[in-house]
Amino acid sequence: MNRFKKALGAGEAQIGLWQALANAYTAEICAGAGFDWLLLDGEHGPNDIPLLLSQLQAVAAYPVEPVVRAPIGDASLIKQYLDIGARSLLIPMVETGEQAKYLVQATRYPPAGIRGVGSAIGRASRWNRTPGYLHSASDDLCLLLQVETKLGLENLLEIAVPDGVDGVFIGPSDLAAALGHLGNPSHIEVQTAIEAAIGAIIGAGKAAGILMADAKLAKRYLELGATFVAVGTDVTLLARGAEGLARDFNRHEASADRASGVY
Ligand SMILES: O=C(O)C(=O)C[C@H](O)[C@@H](O)CO
Repeated sequence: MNRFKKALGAGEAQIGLWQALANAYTAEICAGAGFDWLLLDGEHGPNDIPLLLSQLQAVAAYPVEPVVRAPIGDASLIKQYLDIGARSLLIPMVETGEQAKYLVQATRYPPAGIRGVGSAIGRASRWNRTPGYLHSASDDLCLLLQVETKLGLENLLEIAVPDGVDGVFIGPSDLAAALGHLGNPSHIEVQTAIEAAIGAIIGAGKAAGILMADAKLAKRYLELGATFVAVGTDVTLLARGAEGLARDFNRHEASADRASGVY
């Protein structure tokens, strides 16, 4: 059973952590930290199918749901992700209801959808050891779509409402860029759009989600009813933690030159 999907369906908040290190060892460290879900980032993290597989295997023993983010909403990629055993997916840059319906179909076997049948040789069915996998696979499937452009906001409801869409994630960084505030997701125009989108998603009976490392804003979104909220990233925890320790021993901060890769 996909407890994460069930919790979202029941309106129960699920706190997550972004994984962009593309590493099974660090994913397992984070899997035992107490989060409800981990986002394995195939869009901005250097993740390929073998790396995603290793992370799925590393976290499988822990009470945490791996949510795999594709780089694009493509049925062939989704087929591969599902066959290696992902059952919760986040798809970026969704802008229309047609895209949303296509993505639902990509996660379903015929006649409901277009997912290719190959689970007999895939981890998803535990190599055909899972009785009736072909007929039960969609029961545990959690499909989360990202809205993060002006067009996506305009079409938010037609993206959220199709059966098979479990939730809509607002991408604050890309939305800020789309609204003319690149690098400034805390801008009032962006925050207003985010809060309105959360309300509309919930009003459509779907789960609202976001990534927000600013704890005050993350708690604000949870108060507004967002239920799948990622509150940090593995990369940031490592980078800022290492820099802080270096500073504690009077070592230079990561200078602009260093940040530009000059060193
Ligand atoms: O637009 C966003 O914000 C997201 O989709 C999350 C980012 O991609 C994540 O990588 C943090 O920057």
